[in-house]
Amino acid sequence: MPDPDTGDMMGYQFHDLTDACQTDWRAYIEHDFVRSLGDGNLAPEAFRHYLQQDYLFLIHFSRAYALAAYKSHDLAELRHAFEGLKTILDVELDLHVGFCREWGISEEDLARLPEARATLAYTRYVLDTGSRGDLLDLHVALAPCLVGYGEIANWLNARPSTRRGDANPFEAWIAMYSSDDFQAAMRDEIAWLDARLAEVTPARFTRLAEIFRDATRLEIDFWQMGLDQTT
Ligand SMILES: Cc1ncc(C[n+]2csc(CCO)c2C)c(N)n1
Repeated sequence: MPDPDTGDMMGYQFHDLTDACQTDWRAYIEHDFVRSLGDGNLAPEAFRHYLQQDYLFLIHFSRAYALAAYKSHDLAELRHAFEGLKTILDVELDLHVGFCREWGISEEDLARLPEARATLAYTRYVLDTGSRGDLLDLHVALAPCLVGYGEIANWLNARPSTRRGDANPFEAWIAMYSSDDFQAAMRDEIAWLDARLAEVTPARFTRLAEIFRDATRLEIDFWQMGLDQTT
Protein backbone atom coordinates (compact mmCIF):
# COMPACT_ATOMS: atom_id res chain seq x y z
CA MET A 1 0.00 0.00 0.00
CA PRO A 2 1.40 3.50 -0.76
CA ASP A 3 2.71 5.63 2.08
CA PRO A 4 0.39 8.66 2.43
CA ASP A 5 3.37 11.01 2.95
CA THR A 6 5.93 9.82 0.43
CA GLY A 7 3.88 7.84 -2.09
CA ASP A 8 6.44 5.00 -1.81
CA MET A 9 5.21 1.44 -1.55
CA MET A 10 5.23 0.22 2.06
CA GLY A 11 5.95 -3.40 2.91
CA TYR A 12 5.74 -5.29 6.17
CA GLN A 13 7.28 -4.11 9.43
CA PHE A 14 8.35 -5.82 12.62
CA HIS A 15 5.09 -4.97 14.41
CA ASP A 16 3.21 -7.00 11.76
CA LEU A 17 4.91 -10.08 13.26
CA THR A 18 3.68 -9.32 16.79
CA ASP A 19 0.26 -8.28 15.42
CA ALA A 20 -0.01 -11.67 13.68
CA CYS A 21 0.32 -13.55 17.00
CA GLN A 22 -1.00 -11.04 19.56
CA THR A 23 -2.43 -13.67 21.95
CA ASP A 24 0.84 -15.63 22.16
CA TRP A 25 2.93 -12.45 22.23
CA ARG A 26 0.98 -11.01 25.20
CA ALA A 27 1.07 -14.42 26.97
CA TYR A 28 4.87 -14.31 26.68
CA ILE A 29 5.38 -10.65 27.69
CA GLU A 30 2.88 -10.74 30.57
CA HIS A 31 3.59 -14.29 31.78
CA ASP A 32 3.06 -15.06 35.50
CA PHE A 33 6.82 -15.65 35.83
CA VAL A 34 7.41 -12.07 34.59
CA ARG A 35 4.71 -10.60 36.84
CA SER A 36 6.15 -12.27 39.95
CA LEU A 37 9.65 -11.22 38.98
CA GLY A 38 8.40 -7.63 38.66
CA ASP A 39 6.57 -7.79 42.00
CA GLY A 40 9.72 -9.24 43.59
CA ASN A 41 7.96 -12.34 44.93
CA LEU A 42 8.97 -14.98 42.39
CA ALA A 43 9.77 -18.25 44.20
CA PRO A 44 13.57 -18.59 44.54
CA GLU A 45 13.35 -22.18 43.24
CA ALA A 46 11.61 -20.98 40.09
CA PHE A 47 14.30 -18.37 39.46
CA ARG A 48 17.07 -20.85 40.22
CA HIS A 49 15.68 -23.34 37.73
CA TYR A 50 15.32 -20.61 35.12
CA LEU A 51 18.93 -19.46 35.72
CA GLN A 52 20.33 -22.97 35.38
CA GLN A 53 18.48 -23.71 32.15
CA ASP A 54 19.24 -20.24 30.82
CA TYR A 55 22.94 -21.06 31.06
CA LEU A 56 22.43 -23.91 28.58
CA PHE A 57 20.10 -21.71 26.53
CA LEU A 58 22.75 -18.99 26.20
CA ILE A 59 25.37 -21.45 25.00
CA HIS A 60 23.09 -22.60 22.18
CA PHE A 61 21.98 -19.05 21.38
CA SER A 62 25.65 -18.12 21.00
CA ARG A 63 25.87 -20.90 18.41
CA ALA A 64 22.84 -19.41 16.65
CA TYR A 65 24.60 -16.03 16.37
CA ALA A 66 27.65 -17.88 15.03
CA LEU A 67 25.31 -19.45 12.47
CA ALA A 68 24.16 -15.92 11.57
CA ALA A 69 27.83 -15.06 10.93
CA TYR A 70 28.13 -18.12 8.68
CA LYS A 71 24.99 -17.08 6.77
CA SER A 72 26.23 -13.50 6.25
CA HIS A 73 26.83 -12.03 2.79
CA ASP A 74 28.75 -8.89 3.63
CA LEU A 75 30.75 -7.18 6.31
CA ALA A 76 27.74 -5.36 7.78
CA GLU A 77 25.85 -8.64 8.31
CA LEU A 78 28.97 -10.27 9.71
CA ARG A 79 29.48 -7.41 12.20
CA HIS A 80 25.80 -7.60 13.20
CA ALA A 81 26.16 -11.33 13.99
CA PHE A 82 29.46 -10.77 15.78
CA GLU A 83 27.95 -8.02 17.96
CA GLY A 84 25.07 -10.34 18.92
CA LEU A 85 27.46 -13.14 19.90
CA LYS A 86 29.68 -10.70 21.81
CA THR A 87 26.66 -9.33 23.73
CA ILE A 88 25.69 -12.82 24.87
CA LEU A 89 29.22 -13.68 25.99
CA ASP A 90 30.08 -10.33 27.62
CA VAL A 91 26.73 -9.02 28.87
CA GLU A 92 24.09 -11.78 29.12
CA LEU A 93 26.45 -14.38 30.58
CA ASP A 94 28.01 -11.80 32.87
CA LEU A 95 24.62 -10.98 34.42
CA HIS A 96 24.02 -14.68 34.56
CA VAL A 97 27.24 -15.59 36.36
CA GLY A 98 26.57 -12.83 38.93
CA PHE A 99 23.07 -14.15 39.59
CA CYS A 100 24.28 -17.75 39.86
CA ARG A 101 26.84 -16.70 42.47
CA GLU A 102 24.14 -14.83 44.43
CA TRP A 103 21.68 -17.75 44.20
CA GLY A 104 24.27 -20.35 45.21
CA ILE A 105 24.68 -22.10 41.86
CA SER A 106 28.30 -23.19 41.35
CA GLU A 107 30.13 -23.73 38.07
CA GLU A 108 30.22 -27.45 38.85
CA ASP A 109 26.41 -27.43 39.18
CA LEU A 110 26.16 -25.80 35.75
CA ALA A 111 28.61 -28.23 34.16
CA ARG A 112 26.55 -31.23 35.35
CA LEU A 113 23.16 -29.84 34.43
CA PRO A 114 20.77 -32.04 32.42
CA GLU A 115 19.13 -30.07 29.61
CA ALA A 116 15.38 -29.66 30.09
CA ARG A 117 12.98 -30.37 27.25
CA ALA A 118 11.87 -26.75 27.00
CA THR A 119 15.50 -25.66 26.56
CA LEU A 120 16.17 -28.37 24.01
CA ALA A 121 13.03 -27.56 22.04
CA TYR A 122 13.58 -23.82 21.86
CA THR A 123 17.31 -23.73 21.11
CA ARG A 124 17.26 -26.53 18.56
CA TYR A 125 14.21 -25.01 16.88
CA VAL A 126 16.10 -21.75 16.34
CA LEU A 127 19.22 -23.55 15.08
CA ASP A 128 17.19 -25.75 12.73
CA THR A 129 15.18 -22.81 11.38
CA GLY A 130 18.41 -20.94 10.72
CA SER A 131 20.10 -23.94 9.09
CA ARG A 132 17.19 -24.54 6.77
CA GLY A 133 16.43 -20.93 5.92
CA ASP A 134 18.33 -17.73 5.23
CA LEU A 135 19.53 -14.96 7.51
CA LEU A 136 16.07 -13.37 7.73
CA ASP A 137 14.46 -16.67 8.86
CA LEU A 138 17.15 -16.95 11.52
CA HIS A 139 16.73 -13.36 12.75
CA VAL A 140 12.96 -13.77 12.93
CA ALA A 141 13.48 -16.91 15.05
CA LEU A 142 15.87 -14.93 17.31
CA ALA A 143 13.63 -11.85 17.57
CA PRO A 144 11.26 -12.94 20.38
CA CYS A 145 14.33 -13.33 22.61
CA LEU A 146 15.98 -9.98 21.96
CA VAL A 147 12.93 -7.80 21.30
CA GLY A 148 10.75 -9.66 23.80
CA TYR A 149 13.05 -9.10 26.79
CA GLY A 150 13.27 -5.37 25.97
CA GLU A 151 9.49 -5.18 25.72
CA ILE A 152 9.11 -7.13 28.98
CA ALA A 153 11.33 -4.59 30.77
CA ASN A 154 9.25 -1.70 29.36
CA TRP A 155 6.01 -3.44 30.29
CA LEU A 156 7.27 -4.07 33.84
CA ASN A 157 8.40 -0.45 34.22
CA ALA A 158 5.01 0.85 33.07
CA ARG A 159 3.17 -1.32 35.58
CA PRO A 160 2.37 0.18 39.03
CA SER A 161 2.95 -3.03 41.03
CA THR A 162 6.53 -3.49 39.74
CA ARG A 163 9.08 -2.87 42.50
CA ARG A 164 12.34 -1.30 41.44
CA GLY A 165 15.47 -0.90 43.54
CA ASP A 166 16.96 -2.91 46.42
CA ALA A 167 13.52 -4.04 47.61
CA ASN A 168 13.32 -6.35 44.60
CA PRO A 169 15.73 -9.35 44.53
CA PHE A 170 15.42 -9.33 40.73
CA GLU A 171 16.32 -5.64 40.34
CA ALA A 172 19.53 -6.43 38.39
CA TRP A 173 17.50 -8.42 35.87
CA ILE A 174 15.01 -5.58 35.26
CA ALA A 175 17.80 -2.97 35.22
CA MET A 176 19.78 -4.88 32.61
CA TYR A 177 16.92 -5.10 30.11
CA SER A 178 15.80 -1.51 30.86
CA SER A 179 19.32 -0.16 30.24
CA ASP A 180 19.97 2.31 27.42
CA ASP A 181 22.44 -0.11 25.81
CA PHE A 182 20.00 -2.99 25.76
CA GLN A 183 17.09 -0.83 24.59
CA ALA A 184 19.32 0.55 21.79
CA ALA A 185 20.24 -3.02 20.74
CA MET A 186 16.54 -3.89 20.66
CA ARG A 187 15.74 -0.85 18.49
CA ASP A 188 18.64 -1.71 16.11
CA GLU A 189 17.25 -5.21 15.68
CA ILE A 190 13.76 -3.86 14.97
CA ALA A 191 15.22 -1.43 12.40
CA TRP A 192 17.17 -4.27 10.75
CA LEU A 193 14.01 -6.38 10.57
CA ASP A 194 11.88 -3.44 9.33
CA ALA A 195 14.32 -2.89 6.42
CA ARG A 196 14.18 -6.55 5.38
CA LEU A 197 10.48 -7.13 5.96
CA ALA A 198 9.72 -4.15 3.69
CA GLU A 199 10.83 -6.32 0.74
CA VAL A 200 9.04 -9.62 1.40
CA THR A 201 6.00 -11.04 -0.43
CA PRO A 202 2.78 -11.93 1.43
CA ALA A 203 3.58 -15.66 1.09
CA ARG A 204 7.03 -15.18 2.59
CA PHE A 205 5.57 -13.03 5.36
CA THR A 206 3.11 -15.81 6.27
CA ARG A 207 6.03 -18.22 6.70
CA LEU A 208 8.03 -15.69 8.75
CA ALA A 209 5.02 -15.01 10.99
CA GLU A 210 4.83 -18.75 11.65
CA ILE A 211 8.50 -18.84 12.71
CA PHE A 212 7.99 -15.81 14.95
CA ARG A 213 4.90 -17.32 16.57
CA ASP A 214 6.63 -20.67 17.17
CA ALA A 215 9.65 -19.01 18.82
CA THR A 216 7.25 -16.91 20.96
CA ARG A 217 5.40 -20.06 22.08
CA LEU A 218 8.75 -21.63 23.00
CA GLU A 219 9.57 -18.55 25.12
CA ILE A 220 6.22 -19.06 26.93
CA ASP A 221 7.22 -22.68 27.61
CA PHE A 222 10.56 -21.50 28.96
CA TRP A 223 8.86 -19.24 31.53
CA GLN A 224 6.40 -21.99 32.40
CA MET A 225 9.27 -24.44 32.91
CA GLY A 226 10.63 -22.04 35.54
CA LEU A 227 7.32 -22.02 37.41
CA ASP A 228 6.82 -25.79 37.14
CA GLN A 229 10.54 -26.66 37.54
CA THR A 230 10.19 -29.42 34.98
CA THR A 231 13.06 -31.01 33.12
C1 LIG B 1 14.89 -17.90 27.46
C2 LIG B 1 15.58 -16.59 27.25
N1 LIG B 1 15.10 -15.74 26.32
C3 LIG B 1 15.72 -14.56 26.13
C4 LIG B 1 16.83 -14.19 26.86
C5 LIG B 1 17.51 -12.88 26.68
N2 LIG B 1 18.59 -12.95 25.74
C6 LIG B 1 19.35 -14.04 25.57
S1 LIG B 1 20.50 -13.85 24.32
C7 LIG B 1 19.99 -12.30 24.00
C8 LIG B 1 20.54 -11.51 22.87
C9 LIG B 1 21.78 -10.79 23.22
O1 LIG B 1 21.58 -9.94 24.31
C10 LIG B 1 18.95 -11.94 24.87
C11 LIG B 1 18.30 -10.63 24.90
C12 LIG B 1 17.29 -15.11 27.82
N3 LIG B 1 18.40 -14.82 28.57
N4 LIG B 1 16.66 -16.28 28.01
